[in-house]
Amino acid sequence: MPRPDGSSTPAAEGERKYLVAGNWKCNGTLASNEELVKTFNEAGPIPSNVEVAICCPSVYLPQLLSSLRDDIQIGAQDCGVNDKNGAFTGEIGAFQIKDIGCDWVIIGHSERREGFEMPGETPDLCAKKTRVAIDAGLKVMFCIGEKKEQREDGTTMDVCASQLEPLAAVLTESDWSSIAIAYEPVWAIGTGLTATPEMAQETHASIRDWISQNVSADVAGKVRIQYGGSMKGANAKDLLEQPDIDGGLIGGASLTADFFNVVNGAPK
Ligand SMILES: O=C(CO)COP(=O)(O)O
Repeated sequence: MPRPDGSSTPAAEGERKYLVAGNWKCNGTLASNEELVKTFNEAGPIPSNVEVAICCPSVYLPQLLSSLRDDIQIGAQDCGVNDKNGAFTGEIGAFQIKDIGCDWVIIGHSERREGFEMPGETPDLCAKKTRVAIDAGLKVMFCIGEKKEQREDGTTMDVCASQLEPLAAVLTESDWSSIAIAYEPVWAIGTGLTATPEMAQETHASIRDWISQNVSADVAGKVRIQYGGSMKGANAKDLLEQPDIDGGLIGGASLTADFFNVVNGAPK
């Protein structure tokens, strides 16, 4: 499918480097992390057209910063909306994540938008956090995606647009160079149900088109759109071959050696 900027160049040949990131969610211990880090450190070279990141639980960021290979970037899975020190018990500021040497933060993951035992995060809150994170010098993987019933109702793109709108409202055009959009259909997360490459490509192209219409064609051509939802070594190549799929945000498979099969699944 041609890109909305008029080209049909796949990401590997264009200016968008693949971004393959692991989201460890609330998994791991010092001991299990040490083993996984060893596996990743020994996993061979990372292709030059792929950027790799791991987002681990915040308490383990120092462990990864001091032990993970230098060519894997490190990020947190969320940050507070506060932009400075203060009385915000339990929060972790974007400036603190940056301060210890991280590059990335995930914002707006569906598991946070949905909430656990608390109300979930609104599109506005996700956008505000993103503003704070960018001001702190972090790059953001901004998650969007529809639930099963929304896909069945045919409102996938309405949902994605409603999540992108407040984001676009808080960003300047140049801020977009610090953003990757992670399209994660909620029904595909942790379920083993991956969107087919064609289905994912169609939504990625619509997201890029939305960005082209509502931000600029230049940003749409440059911004990376990752796919997330049961992505693993066995399906990575077919997904990453799609012209608008510029990487992955990987949950379960990033907790195993299979993560590197995703990294190596990017077309050369
Ligand atoms: O939520 C995800 C990444 O953020 C995807 O999780 P799974 O890869 O386990 O489906």
